[in-house]
Parts: sequence; structure tokens; C-alpha cells
Amino acid sequence: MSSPAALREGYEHFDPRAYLRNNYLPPRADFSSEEFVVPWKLRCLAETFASGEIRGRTLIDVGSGPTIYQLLSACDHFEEIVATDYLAVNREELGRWARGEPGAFDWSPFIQHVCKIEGRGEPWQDKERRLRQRLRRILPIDVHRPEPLGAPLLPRADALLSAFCLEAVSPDRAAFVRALAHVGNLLRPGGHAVLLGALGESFYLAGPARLPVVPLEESDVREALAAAGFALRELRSYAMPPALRTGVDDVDGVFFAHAQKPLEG
Ligand SMILES: Nc1ncnc2c1ncn2[C@@H]1O[C@@H](CSCCNC[C@@H]2Cc3ccc([N+](=O)[O-])cc3CN2)[C@@H](O)[C@H]1O
Repeated sequence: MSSPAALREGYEHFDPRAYLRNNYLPPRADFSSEEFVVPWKLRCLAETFASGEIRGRTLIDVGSGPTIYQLLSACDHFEEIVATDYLAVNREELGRWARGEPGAFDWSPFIQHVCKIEGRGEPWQDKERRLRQRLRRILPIDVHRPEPLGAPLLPRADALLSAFCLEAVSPDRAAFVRALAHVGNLLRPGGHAVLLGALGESFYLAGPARLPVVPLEESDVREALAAAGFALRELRSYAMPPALRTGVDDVDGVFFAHAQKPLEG
């Protein structure tokens, strides 16, 4: 069992470049088959945003880490994307990419794949430019606080996205439910929540950091969303194939959830 203090201490040693290497370069960043985890994640996101039902002025991404792939389909449907993370090193990594600075992580294989599966023949540079234009704010966040941004987000976001964050910062399932409820405060009533996360994971590595994760099953995700006041729209799971079990974590699978905050909320 990890304590919040132990979690905070662990994150002081989080190395964004190691984390990117572990999860967003080959073998995990293999686009050659829909069987692999990155194409599965990108397809879940592309299909969910393709209907256009999830749209509005602002989408907030909770615990962005140093990654932007999770925003590639969403960015077509919102005027403003707000990225957030607890660590300055991750916010700086996001800023380098947003400003197109040298040394930023190369997300072009992800952008090219998303344009391919969205099937509109859009040049990937257009998608990259649009996300850079719409990624307006990169803010500090702590999901353990009832007001995760330190002050209310006004107006509240029309949609919330979070990828692999909440389970990685919650010592246990009760903390996971509380974090979900806290980030739910950032979302307007009727707003949509789109979540990606790890199933059955108890730790992951990010350079010198070894971070604890609360192992979740699909049923835990379903129960947590209900307990946090969300109405579940869709829940899908992916089983991590042996080839992608590389030792950088002990993740068994990935969940994708689309939920909605009730209008009367
Ligand atoms: N209190 C806090 N509030 C908000 N964010 C916080 C807080 N503390 C730390 N953070 C922030 O949250 C963190 C988010 S990265 C969490 C990584 N999750 C585990 C990792 C991810 C992953 C990715 C891809 C795949 N795959 O198969 O494709 C598998 C896996 C499984 N392992 C980090 O950015 C930290 O900076």
C-alpha cells in the first residue's frame, strides 16, 4: 500500500523521456496492426469523437503527462484544449512540443496514424497545426484536491479526457473514486468524460522512478464511475499481448471508458 506522501516522493524522480521511451516508442508504438495497443487506443478515441456528439468550447486533459497523442481526435471538436499535469517537467515537455521547439518528442507517427484512421485524407501537418493552435493552456493539477486546479475552472469544461493518470496516482480504489469525483467538478453538467487507463497494473517505471499503481479490473472502473456520479456510455478493454509486456510495468490491459455527467449534476 503506498501512501500519498510516498507517491509524491516517487514522482520527484519521474523522468519524462524515459516514460516516453517506455510507452511511446517501439515495441509499444507499433502501428503495423490493430492488434497492438497504440492503434487500439487511437481507434477508441477516433471512433468516440467521430460522431461529433462530444464537442464544445473547452476540453480539459487531466494528468496529460508528457504526451499529446490522446488529444489528436478530440482537438477537432473543441476551440480550446487545456492540458494539465502535476509535474513541471511534464508541463515543460508539453510546452516544447506545443511551440515546435527542437528536442521535443516526435509525435508525427501518431498524428499520421490518426489522420489515416480518421479517413478524411487530412495532411498530418494540418492536424499537428490545429492541435498546437488549440492547446492554449498547460496548467498544474493535483487530482487529490477537491479543486484540482487550485481554483474553479470557469466556465466548467464541456469535456474531460484523462489517460493513464488516476489509477497511477491513487493509493487504493477509494482514492481512485475520490480523484474521479474531484476531476468531475471540472466538468459541466451533461459534459462528457473520456478515460483511458491501465488494468491490473501495480507499478510502472519512468527512469529512476518506480511508481505504484492501484490494480483495477473493468468492474472497478464501472463501479468507480457510478460512485463518482457519472453515467456510463461505453466501456471497452484490451488485453496486453506478451510481446508488449516489456517489463516497464506489469500492466495486464487497458480500459477505454466514455461516460457522461448527468444534466442535473
Ligand atoms: N496528484 C496528481 N494529480 C494529477 N496528476 C498527477 C498527480 N501525481 C502525479 N501525476 C501525474 O500523473 C502521471 C501520469 S503518467 C501515469 C502513467 N501510468 C502508467 C503507465 C502508463 C501507460 C501508458 C501506455 C501503456 N500502453 O500499454 O500503451 C501502458 C501504460 C501503463 N503504465 C504523471 O504525468 C504525473 O506527473
